[in-house]
This record gives sequence, C-alpha cells and structure tokens, in this order.
Amino acid sequence: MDNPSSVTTTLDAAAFDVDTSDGGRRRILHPVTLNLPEHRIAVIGANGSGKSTLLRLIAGLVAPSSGSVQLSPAGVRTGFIFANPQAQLIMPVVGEDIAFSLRSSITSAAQRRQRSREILDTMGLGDREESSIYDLSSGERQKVALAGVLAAEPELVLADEPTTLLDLRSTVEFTQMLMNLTPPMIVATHDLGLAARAQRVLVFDHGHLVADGPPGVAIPYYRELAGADGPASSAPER
Ligand SMILES: Nc1ncnc2c1ncn2[C@@H]1O[C@H](COP(=O)(O)OP(=O)(O)OP(=O)(O)O)[C@@H](O)[C@H]1O
Repeated sequence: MDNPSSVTTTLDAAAFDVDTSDGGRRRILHPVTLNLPEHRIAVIGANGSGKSTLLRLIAGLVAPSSGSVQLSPAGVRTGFIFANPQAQLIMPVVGEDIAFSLRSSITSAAQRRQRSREILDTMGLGDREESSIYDLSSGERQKVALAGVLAAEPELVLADEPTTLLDLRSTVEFTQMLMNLTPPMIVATHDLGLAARAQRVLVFDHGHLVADGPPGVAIPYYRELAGADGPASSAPER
C-alpha cells in the first residue's frame, strides 16, 4: 500500500442517532464499517450527509449509538481542527494561545513560550506572536488554530472543513500546510481540490457511505451524485 499511516482507524458497524423534538430518535449516520490505514483520507458529501459526525466519532467526541470505533495503536492522541478557528482559539493573544495548548506537556512558562515561538516560526507566523487573535485574517487565524493543535503533538489529525473560510490563495497555502503535516489526517471537506490530494476518499450521502476509493474514482462519482456532471452511475468499489 502507498504510504501507510502510523495509525489505523477502524469502524465496525458504527452508527449515530440523535433525539428528536417529538421524543423519537433519528439516525444521522447509518452503520459504517471501515478500516482506514491510509495517511491522508478525505471525507466528502453534501451538507448534512454525516461527515462531521463521522469525524466526531473517530475523535471520540461522541460515542457511537451502536457498533464501535477503534484507533490503533490504543491511546492515540487526536487533534481536531474546526472550520471556524474562533471555536478553538482560547486566549486573546497568539503566543498565549499556543502556550495554552502546551500547558499539559511543558510545566515551565518560559519553556512554553519558547516552544510556542518555535511552532509559530515554522508556520510562518513568528512575527504575530504578540498579535491579538482578533487582528488576524481568517487565514492567519486558521493557521494559529492549526499551530495550537500541532503544539499538543497529535498522532492523528481530524480536520472538519478547515478551508471553508479561506480565500483561494489561503486555501492553496493551507492545503499545502496540511499535506506537509507529519501525523496522519482525516479531513472532511467540500473542497474537492483538497480531497484530490488524499490517498483515499469516502463519499457520504444522507448518512450512508456511498463510495470509497481513490480520488480519481470517488470524486467524479460525488460530482455525478451532486448533479454537477449529469446523472450518477453506480457506486465505485474499492
Ligand atoms: N446533535 C445533533 N442533534 C440533532 N441533529 C444533529 C446533531 N448533529 C448532527 N445532526 C444532524 O445530522 C446531520 C448530519 O450532520 P453532520 O454535521 O454530520 O453533516 P455534515 O456532512 O458534516 O454537514 P455539513 O457539510 O453541512 O457540515 C445533519 O442533518 C445535522 O443537522
């Protein structure tokens, strides 16, 4: 297999239900069985198709209603990047925010500051250490959020529509940054350019996994499904 990952995610008939206002239950992710050893995996599909739910299950942010989700090796540290970096920037100043992410791994405040500086330098944000996060552009804010996630040294990165708020140049730059990350990554995205860089693409529709394959097969299938290129053909097999 091409460039296998250090982490394998396995879902065994994992499904997720939510309570409805009338006291019932709604299945928003139908049982999905997957073995995901690839280094770069993209999850694509229409709004509401279940992509974020899948990522939240893998991250352990929610538990499956039935079935199971396992990461191997056990105890893998995950890092989650949200579409809106505002959701994960905690401190008002860039350097403080990164240092905050380091609080559990580095006890000395001076060393946290030093490490935070190094991380910002590698992201091309060395000159923004003292900036207010409110003075940053969306692209810079997304990079700071990524820096904060990387500071915790995740062994698996889960990114939920990380380029949604970015302009074309920032998207290209941020996509390259994501692709250069050392840890394996599973990214949910509407950005088919980003999905095309993955080794494997999962297509979801109405909570069902409907296609699973290399980008050259799965993305055209999704485009057809969405009506972008005419009627859909049958689902591709891996
Ligand atoms: N906690 C919840 N309670 C009720 N409904 C939920 C909950 N979480 C998700 N949903 C619904 O489940 C469906 C799938 O949501 P999910 O966020 O996984 O979709 P998505 O593919 O990530 O969508 P998008 O591309 O719009 O972000 C949606 O209809 C959403 O409204």
